[in-house]
Formats: sequence, structure tokens, C-alpha cells
Amino acid sequence: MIISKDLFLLGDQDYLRLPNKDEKRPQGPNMGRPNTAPNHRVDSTAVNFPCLLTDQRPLPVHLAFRGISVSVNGRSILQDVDGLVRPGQVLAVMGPSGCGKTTLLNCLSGRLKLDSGQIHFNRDPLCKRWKRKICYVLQQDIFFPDLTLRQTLEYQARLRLPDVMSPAQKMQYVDHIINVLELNNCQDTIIGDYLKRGLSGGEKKRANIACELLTNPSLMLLDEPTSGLDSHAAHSLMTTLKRYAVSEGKTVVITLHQPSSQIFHLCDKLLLLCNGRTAYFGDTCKVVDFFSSVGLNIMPHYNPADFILEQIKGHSEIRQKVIKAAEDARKNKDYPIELRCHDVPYITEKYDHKILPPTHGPYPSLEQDALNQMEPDVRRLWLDTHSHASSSVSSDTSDGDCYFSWPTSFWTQFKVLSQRNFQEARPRMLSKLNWVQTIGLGILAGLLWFQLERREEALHDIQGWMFFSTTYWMLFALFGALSSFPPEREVINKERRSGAYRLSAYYLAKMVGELPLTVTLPAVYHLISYPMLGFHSPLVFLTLLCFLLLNTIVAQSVGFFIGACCMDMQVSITISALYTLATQLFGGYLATNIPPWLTWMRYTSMVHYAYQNMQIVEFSDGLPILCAEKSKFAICLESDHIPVSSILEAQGTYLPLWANTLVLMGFFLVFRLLGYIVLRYFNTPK
Ligand SMILES: Nc1ncnc2c1ncn2[C@@H]1O[C@H](COP(=O)(O)OP(=O)(O)OP(=O)(O)O)[C@@H](O)[C@H]1O
Repeated sequence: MIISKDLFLLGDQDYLRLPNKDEKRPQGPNMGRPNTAPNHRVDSTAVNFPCLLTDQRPLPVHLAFRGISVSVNGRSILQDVDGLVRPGQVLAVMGPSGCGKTTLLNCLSGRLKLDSGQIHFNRDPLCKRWKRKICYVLQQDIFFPDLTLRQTLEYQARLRLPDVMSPAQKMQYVDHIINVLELNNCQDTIIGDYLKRGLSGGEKKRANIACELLTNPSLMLLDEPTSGLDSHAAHSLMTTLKRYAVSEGKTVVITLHQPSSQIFHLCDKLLLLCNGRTAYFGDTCKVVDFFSSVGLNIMPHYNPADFILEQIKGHSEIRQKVIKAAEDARKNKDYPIELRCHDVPYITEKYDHKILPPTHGPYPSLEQDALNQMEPDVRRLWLDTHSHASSSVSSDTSDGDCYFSWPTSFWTQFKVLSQRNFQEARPRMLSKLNWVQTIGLGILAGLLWFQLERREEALHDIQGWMFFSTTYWMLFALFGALSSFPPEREVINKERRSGAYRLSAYYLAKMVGELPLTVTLPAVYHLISYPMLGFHSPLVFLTLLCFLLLNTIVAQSVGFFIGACCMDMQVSITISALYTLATQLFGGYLATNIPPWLTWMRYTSMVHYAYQNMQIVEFSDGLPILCAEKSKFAICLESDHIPVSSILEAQGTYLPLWANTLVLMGFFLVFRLLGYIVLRYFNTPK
């Protein structure tokens, strides 16, 4: 592992500076101090992680949770779960499938409300400011599949590292994280998905962790990071994590399914869950003794992780015995004092900071005696009134929640997200298939309506080309937006949950970043098919193109809005199909004699406005349409050509060009705004 000594230093997203040669690692509680727990097999001195020094040093987290109970849909998932983990330590949460490991991590990350219980970071309850210091590596690896690993990390760094860092420093940090997680060989490989082969499972896991490590978190929550990895990859990943925790004073909580003995012993603390209840909490190295104390003895050379899981998956009598013993252990003197303060009332309502103001501290009645029993490091963290969170609680907020600020400015977020949107959407929107489809269809339309005469007999055909063009690009844009949004939403939700950027920046960037891609294919289609029709006015060509593109981006807005509203793809496809079919029926080409009580439907059809505008431009600015010998237009009795007004009147009422344009722009704005409101207030990530 190559780690340059002069790597820049990342602060607590507030302040950065490069290290002096003589500078030592910060000596906060456990910061940079090898953990001395007996089961550590990692030589932390062999690793030189980037030194993250600040005036306000990244605060090590002493995480304590007590009496956590959670129920979902009336079903109890967690009951009275306790745990404690200190900076530089790894807490393993283990238990059979479905016992509540992920639920516990969701609680600790603040994504799930508690029925009762307390979660404290040093002396503060969990609040927004603290949430920014947590990284939560999900079980699923959620990425944009077409970006390479390096591109993914670079965008993350540009979005999530503070503006005070120069772009070069951010890239240096990306290099470093790639080195730390041994991702050098695959940094230019695309992430991939089930259709396109990209990173391997293990590499994806590392990539997932790398994205989160970029933010220099104080607390790392990892949900089964070793699942799906072979034993070597799993061990290497865990060793890396352990080294990182020790050398950087990070607090790590990790869920594990069936770890090898080596991995098991890398963990300092163990929380064993059984049906949502605590079956053991304490030092990992003491779990075998705990099981022996209840008469369950491990065979020699047996993996302790396998042994304890087998026991609690066994007979219900054994399970009850273990759970009872774990309950009794809470009364022991060596049970952590932070978890033993039963004189403090639990929060009984849904977890709410307003009920217990953070300025009270976690355990307001914690006596001096109890504080004295804490280890010195822990006590210092506990009493550290200069912590970021503590200070911000008292000074920056009025509602009891901690101060929250974005890592980067709106402008940075907008710029980076626009670039990323463009890069991510380009292979999808300008795929080979789409090019073939567009060029093929442009040629086909051009051949079908080739060199049309400017006569009344060809009027229907000219209108046919216009109507076909507007409806085709409406469908293309609407369904394109619809199908691309659900997978994108996963990534956006993940990033929004971790507080990476403002929704407004993303939303604006999506519009701007995708705009050149959205208009490219309709423009190519128009460029091919329109001249083949035999019309040669450049002005008409350009004006028609503008209305075709306006219609396309309006349709995209509608698709995006429907995609934002409906979590179920089937539902969104059905709604879109209904809307687009109705839009075509009332567009003014397929049906001209609409029953009077249904004419209002015409005003909901975006195609109607675009189609009308194209006719206005073509028939007023293009060459005149000559009357047929037996014309159906009364005007032909007086004139040899048909004016645009007569053509439009034959289809019912019509609006002037500017009014149609305004309505189309109104459609665009309203649907974009509605999409934003839905994402902001209704479909917010939990
Ligand atoms: N939103 C939910 N609605 C209904 N049940 C839920 C919900 N979330 C979790 N559960 C249930 O809670 C229990 C615990 O789920 P959780 O995902 O925490 O388990 P786990 O220990 O992480 O399992 P695994 O190891 O298989 O990932 C499961 O029985 C699950 O079905």
C-alpha cells in the first residue's frame, strides 16, 4: 500500500491544511492510538492513513445506545437493545437472518424512529449535525452503472468534500482512498449492473465503502460488507477497516452473518441479537466464556462465531437461557456504566429530540461517581463541552436539533451534478440503438412523405408528418424519462440521505445536464426528414425544430413527474400510457369532430399545442397550399390557396402562436415544479 507522507489533510469538512514534518497525529481520545484490546491482530503502525488535522479536530465518537425498541407495522423488531463502542473499536452485530441487525443500523443512523430508547454520540443525542459524521454503507451497492469507479469517486469527492479544498487536493484524496481500499487495478472499470459486466462483487463492496470514507466520518456503520465475498477478500476488507478504525480513531459498527474465526477476532465488541433481543453484549473475546457460564461449551478448534450462532439458532430453551443470562449480565458491575443508569427516564414517545433537549446531556442524572467509573478517554469525550455538536446545539439552533450545513455551495453542487448527469445519461440517451432508431425513422418518414406537393390533396399528409413527429418525440421523451428515473432515484435517495447535496441543486442540474442529450435525437430526426419532404425555407425549418424540441422537453417533464410520483413502475407505465393516448386522441389530427362536452380535453393535450404551432409556422411562413379543384374549403371560391386560419378552423377552435407557446412553457414549468414538490415533500428518502 503506497501512501505518500505529504498527502493533504482533510478536516472535519471545515478546515484543511497540509501536515508539517514534525507534526504528530492528533491525540484526542483514541485518535491515532493503537487499540490495546487483547484481540487486536492488526499492527496499526504498519499503516499510514491520511492524517486529518483541523483546528476543530474530527471528533471521535463514543457511541452508546440503550434500551432500543422498535416495531414496524405493529410487529416488534428490536426489544431493549443496548450497546457501546468507542473510537478505534469495531462493534460486530451478529445474529441469525431477520433478527434485526439492519434495523439496528437504521436506528443508529437516524433513519428509523425508535419506539423507545436512547442513542448518544458522546454526550449528545443523535441530530442532523451528527448524522453528517456518520457513514452508512448499505448492504446493496447502489451506483450509476455506466460510470467508472474512479469517476464515481471523483464526483463524490467533488460533491462531498468541502469547497475549501482545491480540486487537486480532492483528487489526491480520491487517489489515497483508492490505495487504501486496494482498488487501483479496477479504478477505470465501469461499475456495471446485471446487463453490463463491471466491477466484481468484492470490488463493488470496496467501492461502496470508498464512497463513504471520502467524507471522513466519525462513525462508520456497515451492513454486511463481507457478504458475497470469498474468505480472502472478506478478511482483507475487514483488516483494512480495522486498520482504518485504529489509526484514525473511527468508531465502527458492522453487521456480520457468518464470519470466519479470523474476522470474528478482528472485532472488539460483539452484540449478539436473537429475535430482536440481546443475547450477548460485551467483549468479543469473552463471548465463549459467557456461553460456558450458561453451560454451553465450545469444542476445541471450533469457530466461535459458528458456535454462538448455532446455539442461538438451536432449541428455544437454549435461546431463552442465553437471553436470560444476557439480561442478568446487565446487572453486573463490569457492565458499562453508560448503559447502567436506570434512574434516567427512557424516551417513551417516538424518538424526538424535543422531548429531551440535547443540552440536558444524555443522562442528566449521571452522578459524579458514575462519571468517575468511566475510563479516562471516555469521560473526556463525555464531558467535552467543546465538541462540535455540543457547541452547535447551544448556539446554532433554537429547535434543539444541531446546526446543519452543506459540505459544498449550491453552485458547486449544481456544476458537479450537471456534469455527472450528462456523463451518466449520455450512454443511455445516445445509445447506438437510439441512433439507429432515430436515423432509420427519419429516413422512413422522409421517404413516406417524400417531396409532397403544396396542394390541398397533400394537406393531410403534411399534417400527418407534423402530428407523427410531435407524438413520436413526446412518447420517446416521456417513456425515456419514466424508465430511467427509478434506478436513478435509488442513487439520489442514498446520496440525499447522507446529506451530500441539496435536492434543488440536483433537480436543476438534471434539467441542464440532460438538455443537450434530450434535444440531440429529435434534432437529427428533423434534420433528416424535413428536407426530404421538399420544403426548403431555413426559417421554417428552424422554427419547426424549436417547437418539436419544446414539445420533447415538456414531455420529458411529464415523464419525470410521473416517475417521481409512482414508486411502482407498472402503475407509472399505465398512467403514462393513458395520458399519452388521450393526448394523441385530442391532439387535433386523429379526431376533429370532438363532442362538445369533451372539447375541454383538448386543452390538456400538449401535442395539441405543439401540433397547432407547427401548422401555424408551416402554413403561414412556408409556400402556400393550393386549393383542389373540388375543394372542401369555402375560401377556395375566392382564393387559389388556403390560408392557415382556414386550415386550423377546420379542426375546431385554435390559439395564436404565442398563446400555444406560453401554454407549452406553462406545462414545462408546472410539471417540473410538481416533480420537485413530490420529491421534496412526499417521496422523501426515509
Ligand atoms: N419495513 C418493514 N416492514 C415489515 N417488516 C420489516 C420491515 N423492516 C424489517 N422488517 C422485519 O424485521 C425483521 C428484521 O429485519 P432486518 O432486515 O433488520 O434483519 P437482519 O437481521 O438484518 O436480516 P438479514 O441478516 O437477513 O439481512 C425481519 O423479520 C424483517 O422482515
